[in-house]
Amino acid sequence: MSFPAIRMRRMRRDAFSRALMREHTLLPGDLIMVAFVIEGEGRRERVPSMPGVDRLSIDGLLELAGECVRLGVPALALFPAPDPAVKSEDAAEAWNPDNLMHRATRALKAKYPQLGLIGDVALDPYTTHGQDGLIDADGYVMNEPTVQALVKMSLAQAEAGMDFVAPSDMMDGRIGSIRDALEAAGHIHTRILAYSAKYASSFYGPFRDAVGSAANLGKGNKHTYQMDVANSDEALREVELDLAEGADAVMVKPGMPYLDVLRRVKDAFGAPTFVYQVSGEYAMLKAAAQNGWLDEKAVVLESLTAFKRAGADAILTYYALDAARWLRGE
Ligand SMILES: NCc1[nH]cc(CCC(=O)O)c1CC(=O)O
Ligand SMILES: [Mg+2]
Repeated sequence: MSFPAIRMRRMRRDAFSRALMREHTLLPGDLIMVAFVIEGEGRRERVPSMPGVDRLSIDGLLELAGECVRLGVPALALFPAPDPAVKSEDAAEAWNPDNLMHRATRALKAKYPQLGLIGDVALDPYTTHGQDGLIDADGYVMNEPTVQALVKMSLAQAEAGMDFVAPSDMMDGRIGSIRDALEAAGHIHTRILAYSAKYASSFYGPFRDAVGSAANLGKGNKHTYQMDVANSDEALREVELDLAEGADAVMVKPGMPYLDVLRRVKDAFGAPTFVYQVSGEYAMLKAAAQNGWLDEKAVVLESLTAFKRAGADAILTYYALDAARWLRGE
């Protein structure tokens, strides 16, 4: 018998057979756009560490939402960069029915009811210390008092019309408490996207600039609640708990350095599994592209396809609109 008997390159030779054997296809419908909202009218502020990503006032946000709808991007994840004057020790602005987030939600839902809205549930944009929860005298983030605050915040978002509440705080037991409260208030359709395996990552730096929590947090860190980057068995336990408590979808975050965790979570539970290509990942890709060191379109589509291959059902990414345009040949 001649060697080699099996030629793996045969199927790769032509575009038609490469297409036929392709296991995963990235679509605009897999993507979730991420946006930062600010007060005002006609305001657009650059985020220096995230070129191409601007903080938008509600009118600009509506334009961005229109692009999502036009391009077939099914959902938008919203993060507020509130006026520093509304920040406090108890983060009460988070559940003010007329806060920036809720006004944005009502405006978006009135104009684009078909666009899914995902609201971040964590206290960091609203606390004077920049932590995701309420702190005691030693600066420790207290679990149950924080969960109570997150419940109020989730109810307020559901009331404003948010489709998904997405707790990104990593307190224990918050999914169950939020689910109970939503059911009791009659919000039986409000979905919960749990940031279940959220790591204490240094890839969030540009995001903290964008929402304006970096200065408040100072030298602080989130190691007492976000996961140790060295672990993945722990991620499975976190996901198992969140699903048992009533999460509709779970998330792994960050993305590209955690593809192993994503695959384990998808294999273990088969639940809707989302992944977040975070601000630091965006900044790396953008910086290399701006220097002419990487081909932006090629590496972005490759990174997003890798998430699907690793088991992601949906991908939160600051590149969602660009990627959708590229996928559609625009
Ligand atoms: N609750 C905070 C929150 N929600 C989403 C991100 C990071 C997103 C990104 O880096 O793109 C963070 C940052 C943090 O935990 O400090
Ligand atoms: Mg947990």
